[in-house]
Amino acid sequence: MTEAPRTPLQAALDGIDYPDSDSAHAAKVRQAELTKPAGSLGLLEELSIWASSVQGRCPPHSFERTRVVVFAGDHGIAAAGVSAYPAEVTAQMVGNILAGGAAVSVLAAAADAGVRLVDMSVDADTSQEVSRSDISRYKVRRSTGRIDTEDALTANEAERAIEAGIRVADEEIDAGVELLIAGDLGIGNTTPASVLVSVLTDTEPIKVVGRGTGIDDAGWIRKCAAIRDARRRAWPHRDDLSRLLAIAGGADLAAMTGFLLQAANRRTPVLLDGLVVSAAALTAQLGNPRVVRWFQAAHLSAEPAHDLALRRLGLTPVLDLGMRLGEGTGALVALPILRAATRTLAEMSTFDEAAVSTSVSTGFDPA
Ligand SMILES: Cc1cc2ncn([C@H]3O[C@H](COP(=O)(O)O)[C@@H](O)[C@H]3O)c2cc1C
Ligand SMILES: O=C(O)c1cccnc1
Repeated sequence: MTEAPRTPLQAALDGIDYPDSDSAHAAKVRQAELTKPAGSLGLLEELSIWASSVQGRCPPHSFERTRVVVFAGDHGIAAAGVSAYPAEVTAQMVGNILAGGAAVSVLAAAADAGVRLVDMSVDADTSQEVSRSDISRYKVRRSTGRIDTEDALTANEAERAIEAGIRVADEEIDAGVELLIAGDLGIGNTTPASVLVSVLTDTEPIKVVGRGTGIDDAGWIRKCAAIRDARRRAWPHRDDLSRLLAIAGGADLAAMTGFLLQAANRRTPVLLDGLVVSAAALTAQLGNPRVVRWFQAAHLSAEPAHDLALRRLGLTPVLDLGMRLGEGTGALVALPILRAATRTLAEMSTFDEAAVSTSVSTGFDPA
């Protein structure tokens, strides 16, 4: 009997390996030889070691070719009054990103990173938007099911969304990208993201509920109820990545999960953004725990579920700026710090090269 062909998701899950430990070791050795007191570059030293391991080379490149892929999607749960903004804002913000006026546009320009927008489930026809690439190519449907009472996606839609994320990662990596950032855009998306975190960290709903775009107390109570109900529907499927994304995620979260898994499968590092992307990272971790070794957490979002997600992922965020926006913005602010880490490791002189004396390891003699 011939076996069924592996799906792209299965191939990604099976293919994920660890980053290169020899390069990590070489980076540690080189850090000790550079003209500075041992350990004095703090977290930059750890970031440089991670960069070496994921690039498989020491010294590492400085991630000049970085791309943000913003996965946009509407969410049926927005109708439950869980956001401070109306659902039309998603499509309006798509236009704003394409016009270069969004926070992600400005921060990407400042950090010299490219931006790509992918419409997975925006509740409007984005194929009409003026854009250099066809942002609607991977669209799975308009909006999603209301996750408190129905599934976000059918099984087939979830599979197509995951595979879209895998293909987007392939396209970016084939074009020569060195570092990927995933961003999110979609009114209501902190609700499914919080449900995924609640299920995958086994945390009671009330502890994951945040203010998102800035909901008031009445909205917060509605959001609690929505998360509680969606969590109850998702809980029996907590070991099944695709089912979870179909029941309580959405097309954008499913695409992000495929994107993150395929990046790791193709040995391409990812700088994680806030809650929404980290919820996809947790879902990816469910599929293969090794995937996390290819991720670096950029920042800690003000959303309470983000801290829970990062703890479960075992990642320490570089920044804590009280940001709560998504779009990949937190990752873009951390990018120059990651580059600072790689450049100090690559370009500083060693004690030998600069003829600087190394530390005095034996006792100080005042005589
Ligand atoms: C103008 C505007 C721009 C945004 N850019 C990202 N988000 C972020 O906020 C939304 C999620 O929060 P919630 O779950 O409370 O709706 C998503 O659109 C997310 O991408 C924005 C939100 C707004 C209003
Ligand atoms: O942390 C995030 O990703 C986030 C927080 C609030 C709104 N949108 C996204």
